[in-house]
Amino acid sequence: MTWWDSADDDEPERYDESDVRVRPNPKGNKPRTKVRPEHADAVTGVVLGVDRGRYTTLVDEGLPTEREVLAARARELRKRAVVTGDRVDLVSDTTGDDGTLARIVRIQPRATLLRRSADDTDEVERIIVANADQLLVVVAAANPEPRIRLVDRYLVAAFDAGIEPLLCITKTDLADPADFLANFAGLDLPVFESANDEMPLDEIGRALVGHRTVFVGHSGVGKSTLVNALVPSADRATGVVNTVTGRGRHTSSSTVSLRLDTEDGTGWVIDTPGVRSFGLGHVNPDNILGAFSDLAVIAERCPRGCTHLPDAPDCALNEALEAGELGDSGRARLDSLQRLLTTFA
Ligand SMILES: Nc1nc2c(ncn2[C@@H]2O[C@H](COP(=O)(O)OP(=O)(O)OP(=O)(O)O)[C@@H](O)[C@H]2O)c(=O)[nH]1
Ligand SMILES: [Zn+2]
Repeated sequence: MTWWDSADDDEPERYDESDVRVRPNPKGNKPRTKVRPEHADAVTGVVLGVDRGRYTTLVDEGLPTEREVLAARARELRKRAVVTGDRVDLVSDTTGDDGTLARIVRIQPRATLLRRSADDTDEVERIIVANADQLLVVVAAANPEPRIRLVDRYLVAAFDAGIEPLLCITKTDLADPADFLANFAGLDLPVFESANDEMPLDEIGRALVGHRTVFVGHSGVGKSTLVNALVPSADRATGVVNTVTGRGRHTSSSTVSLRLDTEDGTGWVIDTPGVRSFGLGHVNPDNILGAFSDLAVIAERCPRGCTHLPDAPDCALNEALEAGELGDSGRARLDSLQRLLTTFA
């Protein structure tokens, strides 16, 4: 299934990475890295953003020699997607001086990747962000109304990619989020509540330090407002369309990395304005179960190929629940797991 089809987006998809395509790799997610010893003098940079075939990379992060280096993709990488968050090897002019252009000759192995993949029959897979380790899902308590299934889909994408999800519920000045949040009580999901004049910026900031966190959320939930408050230099387009010019909204639609500086250290906010969904076409159920480590241990006793759904015969999880072995939160946790397992089934 493709989950953006079933999501009730009323706007066309907006992407800046339309040229980002890779061939499906039958060996799994990790693309092979071609060893080219002739580029032994290459320097490593992290891709901060992509704009029309030009990659802004950061070299020597945190060092006195830190610099942004603009680069293009070497011909031999033409078929390989280079995306925000990629660690790449750069050659030729890597000074970062005005008017210079470096060449990306290698993509280093990725720790994680978020894909906007299509369904199983689709040959095209779009990678959106590489090497993120957290996904902050932004959802509004009202206006727009929060939807459980939508958050579930983000959670599944995160768990499948091995990325820790976080949840920020905005606009709590408009509605009490308690009922909505109760649906996620069975998860180890850090939750931040944010209201117009009470944004928990310190608390969120602490959770972001030392991490690369992708921000996702559907239009209007207040994601840009949050990003701007966290990273005042970000200048992400927010709010209401200027009725005269039609501008003032969606002025930037490409994925960008923003450095968050706090007293406790730095972190990276990766904002994905045009990306409101991730493909669930290739989700591995074991990755979802693995995010529930307490339940995964019990599920080792399940029959081979067990779906762990409520009607699964001899499922050790359902049996443990009935025997009262899952503790007070067991019902909610198993419900959450089963709900997520049906999200992409
Ligand atoms: N009442 C209330 N309004 C908020 C809050 N946060 C953001 N808003 C408003 O919600 C509207 C949408 O906020 P944005 O930050 O532009 O939302 P977005 O998620 O970035 O949306 P797109 O730009 O469409 O991707 C703006 O008018 C904000 O002022 C909040 O906590 N409470
Ligand atoms: Zn089972």
